[in-house]
Amino acid sequence: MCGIVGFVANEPVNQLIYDALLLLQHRGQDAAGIATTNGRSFYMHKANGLVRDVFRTRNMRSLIGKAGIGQVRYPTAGSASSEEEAQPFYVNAPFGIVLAHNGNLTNAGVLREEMFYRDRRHINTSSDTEVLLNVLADEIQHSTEGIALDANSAFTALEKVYSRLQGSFAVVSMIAGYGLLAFRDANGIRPLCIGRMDIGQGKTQWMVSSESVAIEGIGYEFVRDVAPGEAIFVDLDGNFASRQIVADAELNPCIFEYVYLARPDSFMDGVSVFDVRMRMGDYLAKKISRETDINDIDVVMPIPDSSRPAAMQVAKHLGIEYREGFFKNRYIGRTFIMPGQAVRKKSVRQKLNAMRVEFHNKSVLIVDDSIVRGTTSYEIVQMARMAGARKVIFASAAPPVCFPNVYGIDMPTRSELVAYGRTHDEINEMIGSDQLIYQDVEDLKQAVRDINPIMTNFEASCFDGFYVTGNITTSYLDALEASRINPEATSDRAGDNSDFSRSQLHLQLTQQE
Ligand SMILES: O=P(O)(O)OC[C@H]1O[C@H](OP(=O)(O)OP(=O)(O)O)[C@H](O)[C@@H]1O
Ligand SMILES: NC(=O)CC[C@H](N)C(=O)O
Ligand SMILES: [Mg+2]
Repeated sequence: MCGIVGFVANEPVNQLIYDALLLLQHRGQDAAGIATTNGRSFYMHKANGLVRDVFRTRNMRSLIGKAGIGQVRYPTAGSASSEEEAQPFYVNAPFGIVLAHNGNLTNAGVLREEMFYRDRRHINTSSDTEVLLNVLADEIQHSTEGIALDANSAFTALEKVYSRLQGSFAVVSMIAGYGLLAFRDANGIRPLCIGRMDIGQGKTQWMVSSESVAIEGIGYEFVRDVAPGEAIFVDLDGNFASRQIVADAELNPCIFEYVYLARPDSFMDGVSVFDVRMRMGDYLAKKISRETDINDIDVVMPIPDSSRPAAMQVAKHLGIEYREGFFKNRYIGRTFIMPGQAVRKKSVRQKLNAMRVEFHNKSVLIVDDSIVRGTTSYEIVQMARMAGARKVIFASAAPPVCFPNVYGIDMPTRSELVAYGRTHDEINEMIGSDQLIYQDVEDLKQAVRDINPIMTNFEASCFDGFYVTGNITTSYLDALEASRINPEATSDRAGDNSDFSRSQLHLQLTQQE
């Protein structure tokens, strides 16, 4: 996941984009970038780091113009430390386009080669987003040959773009001199929504954002979610157009957004994230009372921040006191989205501290929203014991994470997942708890459906192993894993979901020429 925003306004957008990115910071802590336009030129600044560290006053002053896009990055492709892979990306032809992306292309390898051998375009980084931008540029180039660009020709180009891209993508892009083009993949895996502000005399300022919290936070009005397979185009005068590009698109949103990724005060596809997390707590409480002697639990404790709504509901239903036994250092970010296991492990200890008075001689039921690598849960159980807990029961409001994610969450290797290939008892032993309780997959899905019954299907592959784009083979997962374990040896195959070899593709393309 990453956070993306785009604006077409009647006032300078540099501060608006900055403020929106701050509200989306929880979606990406590695890099941040803003590109603005005054109609003709782009002005861009991007670097590794948090929003407040990347943009100094001098950078903000240089971001001129009344339209622009921004991104906070949590990398899934390429290298976390490479500043070149921070977003937005830029191409100078056709017209000049900047683009930011949330998601992950699962056929980036093949597209990269198509770019080189067929479209004669050079991709300079290992980012799938640079590939995506060049596919878009190539198709806009073809769809506007001999005609001016407008919403129609942009949407026509997108028909081709959708047929070429596989995986997940929520995208904001800005075409120099024309306007904002934003679109969401045909499964709606990653979120994207629209906001507006009416400024009188029939004029409207428009905004698109990964999450509604950024729209509300800067004082715009939430309009609606972008539908799966839909695109919107807002020209530089603020004229809004939209088109359903993929006729048979179907909503399969990433369920992990509700579990952990999104802010609880956001609404996604008509569903309050906070309500879902509370509902997850309702179901988890039922499971806990079936599997545990609740009379032997003294307190229920959340692991700050994301598990609080679920833990509160667990405590309420079980009739057990809710206590905050872990104090959180507010200056440490989210540990799960930090790059590298060593930094994640160290940061859990820096981020959370157990207060002895809350643990001494108590049987504690600790609730977290999810257990992925087990980094947090292992450290937390140790801390609880050192603080004097008599018994530690660990409950996860999400089911075991057993399968890699290929759609924008950086967990591509099976071996890093604590639940992969282990029995329930083995996971309990790894974490060090006295008892471990997981949510059931169906209860998690039902938690979202309870809030909005039209939400029938989900992208829940990390829990159920079903990949909604339907083209994720074992060999793809093996290659992805190998590329992560040994990036140097496999870099030009990373993100390639095809059985094509480089020479086969080259041959096929040269035969077509
Ligand atoms: O099993 P793990 O690999 O440790 O991952 C799971 C943990 O990571 C997340 O917390 P994080 O600190 O990222 O953010 P939060 O403050 O929103 O809970 C999540 O809420 C779990 O606590
Ligand atoms: N998490 C994401 O959405 C990442 C976007 C893109 N794949 C990148 O690596 O920059
Ligand atoms: Mg957490």
